[in-house]
Amino acid sequence: MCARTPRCGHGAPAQRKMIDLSTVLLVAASIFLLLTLYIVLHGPRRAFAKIVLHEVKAAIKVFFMNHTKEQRVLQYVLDNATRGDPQSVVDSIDNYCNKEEWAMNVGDQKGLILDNIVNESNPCVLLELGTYCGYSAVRIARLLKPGAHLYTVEFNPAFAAVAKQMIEFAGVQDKVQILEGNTQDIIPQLKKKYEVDTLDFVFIDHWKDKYLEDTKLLEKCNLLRKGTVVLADNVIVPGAPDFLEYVRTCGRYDCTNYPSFLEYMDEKDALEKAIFRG
Ligand SMILES: C[S@@+](CC[C@H](N)C(=O)[O-])C[C@H]1O[C@@H](n2cnc3c(N)ncnc32)[C@H](O)[C@@H]1O
Ligand SMILES: [Mg+2]
Repeated sequence: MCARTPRCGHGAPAQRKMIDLSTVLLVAASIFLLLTLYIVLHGPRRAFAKIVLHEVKAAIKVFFMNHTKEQRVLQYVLDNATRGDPQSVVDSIDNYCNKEEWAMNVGDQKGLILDNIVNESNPCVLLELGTYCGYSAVRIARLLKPGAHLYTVEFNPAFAAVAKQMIEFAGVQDKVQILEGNTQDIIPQLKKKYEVDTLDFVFIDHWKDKYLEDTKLLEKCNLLRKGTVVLADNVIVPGAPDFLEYVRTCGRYDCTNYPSFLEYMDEKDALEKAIFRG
C-alpha cells in the first residue's frame, strides 16, 4: 500500500513522467544545438558561433543551478577579490571569464587599450552605453582623477543590479552612476536631469545596431564638444559597419582604429576612436 501513496514519495506518476519527458527533450535539444554549433565553429562565422555556444552553455547552467552567469561572475568576485580594490575586481572578472565562462566584458586585452585612451584624454565627464556587470565601469573608474564622473547606461534591470553590487564592492560608487533605462530615453535627459554640459569621453559598447543611432543622438543633443573622445568596442565582432562608415566619412570625426582580440577569445576584433571635431 505504501508504495503507491504520495506520502512515501511515489505519488503523481503522470506528472513525474511529464517532467522526465521535458528534461529528456531539453537535454536532447541542447545536445543537438551544441552539435550544430560545433559544426558551425569551423565555418566563417566562427566567433559568432562561439559566443552563441557559450550562451547556450550558460542557459543550461541557469536551468540546473538557478543562478545566472552574471550572478556567478559577481559571486566569484565577492569570493576572490578585495573589497575596495578595483584592480582586484577587474582581475577577478578576467580570471573567471578566461577560465570558467565567457562574458561580454571589454576584457583584459582591449581593456589595456581602453585604459591608455582614458589616461590620454584625462576626462572629467564620461558616458558609457552598456554597463552589463560593471566590468568596464570599474576599469574606467579606477583611472579617474578626483571629481571626475562616469554615467553608465543599462536597460536590463538584472544586469544593472549585478553592476551596482560590483561597483560598490570595488569602492568606486562615488565616481560611477548607473542610469537604468534605454539609451534612447536617457541620452536626451542628460543635460536637464543629470546636469551634464558636454561629455569628454564616451564608451560605446551596447547593442551594435544602436551605435550609429545613438552617436547621432549625442550630436543632436549637443553633448559632444570639440575634442570629445568617442570610443567604440567590438567594431569587428559582432561589428558595427554603419557606425564605422559614418564616423570615418562624415567629416566630423578624426578616427583611429585599434586592432586587438575579442574578449577572452583568439578572434580578431578592434576598438575605434573617433574624436569629434566640433
Ligand atoms: C557588451 S555589454 C557591455 C559590456 C560592458 N561595457 C563591459 O565591457 O563590461 C552590452 C550591454 O548593453 C546593454 N544594452 C544594449 N542595448 C542597450 C540600450 N539601447 N540601452 C541600454 N542598455 C543597452 C545590454 O543589456 C548589455 O548589458
Ligand atoms: Mg564590448
